[in-house]
Amino acid sequence: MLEVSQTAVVVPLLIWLVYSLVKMFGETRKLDHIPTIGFSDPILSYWSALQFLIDPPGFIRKGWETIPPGTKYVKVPGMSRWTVLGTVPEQYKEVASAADHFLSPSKATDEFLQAKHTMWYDEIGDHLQVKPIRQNLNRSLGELLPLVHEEAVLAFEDAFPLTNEWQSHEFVPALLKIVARISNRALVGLPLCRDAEYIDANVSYAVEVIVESFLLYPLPPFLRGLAHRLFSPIPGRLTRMTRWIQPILDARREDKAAHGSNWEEPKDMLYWLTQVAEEHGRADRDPIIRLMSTNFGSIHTTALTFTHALYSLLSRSQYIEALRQEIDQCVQEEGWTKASMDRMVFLDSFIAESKRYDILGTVGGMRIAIDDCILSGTLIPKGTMIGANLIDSHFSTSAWGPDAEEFDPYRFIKIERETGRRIAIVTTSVNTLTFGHGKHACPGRFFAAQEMKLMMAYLLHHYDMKLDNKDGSRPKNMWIGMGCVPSQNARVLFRRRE
Ligand code: HEM
Repeated sequence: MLEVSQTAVVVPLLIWLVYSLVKMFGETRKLDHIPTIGFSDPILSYWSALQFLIDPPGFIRKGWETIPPGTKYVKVPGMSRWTVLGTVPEQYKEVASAADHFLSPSKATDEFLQAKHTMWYDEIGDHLQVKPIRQNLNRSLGELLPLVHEEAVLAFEDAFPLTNEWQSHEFVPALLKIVARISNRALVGLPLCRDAEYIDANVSYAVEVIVESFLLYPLPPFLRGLAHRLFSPIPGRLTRMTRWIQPILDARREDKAAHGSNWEEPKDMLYWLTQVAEEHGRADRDPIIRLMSTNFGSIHTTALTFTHALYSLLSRSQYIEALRQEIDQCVQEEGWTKASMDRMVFLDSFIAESKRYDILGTVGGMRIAIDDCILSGTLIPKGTMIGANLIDSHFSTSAWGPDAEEFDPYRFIKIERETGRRIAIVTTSVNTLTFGHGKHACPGRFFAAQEMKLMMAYLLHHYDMKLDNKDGSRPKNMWIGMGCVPSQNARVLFRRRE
């Protein structure tokens, strides 16, 4: 007889197997007309899905060589569904510009992150938080920069104290806290952005979302809500967040009532989210969960993108001197200001190249078809997951030239000099998809880019750094599913700049 603990593993596995098989058989029939990368048969497709899981870039690169000429879309296998991808980067234009009621990004996020359960998507799936990011946060970048810089000074000094001797630090865990703290200077302001428990809670919430989505995803939809209610730490996380945020909202209301028209409006995301909630007649829970979702969307994305760039720089240390010259000159002439950051064009080109070269995953810009629709003459049936192949986009020789597989930090400076076309960290196109592309391209990318430039400039201006390994080579990336993250436990050596 099965023990209780065995039952706890075997029963969900059986449910998952039956559910996935039924789903795969149904989907396979509907997508029969779309050529496959790997095996098309629903059972054998699991073998291909496994190969995709073991070596995502290898599977995609090899598969792309087998595509019949003239094909517009192909499907790639997953463990519980197919994903349809355009065969050339340009194909993504029609996906990115499709109306949400045909191809929905929210539905895709909901499926990937189980956002209905983990991020209250029934309440905030309308994405009302995009407006204050575009209209308030992005327009305040100049004013916010000195505050964010002030926070960066303190956060870096706490994490990597300036010493004359080399000190080794595990980089990613320290960086996550730094990014959370300096981002929150703009999201909630002082003093909460310096509360270590609040910072840890935001970093942990993001991990909880990812872990829970992995666990819920394989379950049939009717079991997900139950599993979430029984086991999830996320409702408790919201209760704790409310204890931090509610007193701020209450104090602001009292302050406003006391000072009337002389009241100075706060300049942070929390305040702008509160205004959105008031406009739409929503209770205080609304800005609190939108703030949690903004933190989720900002911290790990920025930290991972920045870590890729730093590892790429430290393993190619020949570029440090040129970057420092640019940074030192800009800081000397303009101080730590937005104008100074904007003048750092080599730094911009370096991070933009790392963003192109060090991809965060094989596929991106995902949408789910809400109804049957036709793209370039191909029927995309209702319920299909569709997106872009980032490898094809970011390493396209027709877009980037014969050296597309090389890391060239001067790439975007050369392109501008030769063609007049400026491609910056924030530029999106079908060949630069880290921030997505089209009407749902990341609205926070201007803030993220400024923050990454500030952090890199600050580190290079104040510290000597090198990778803490035998030969100074780049720590190996980790592939988790279709996502690619830089090494999470690599160590970096820091000392005061000589
Ligand atoms: C390097 C850091 C970041 C990366 C790599 C990143 C990446 C992305 C990507 C790939 C998307 C989806 C685009 C699509 O589906 O077409 C997205 C959407 C979004 N991001 Fe970011 N992001 C970053 C930072 C931020 C920050 C700092 C914020 C907030 C301040 C933010 C807020 C959002 C929001 C609200 C959306 C949804 C947009 C919509 O639905 O229209 N992101 N981001």
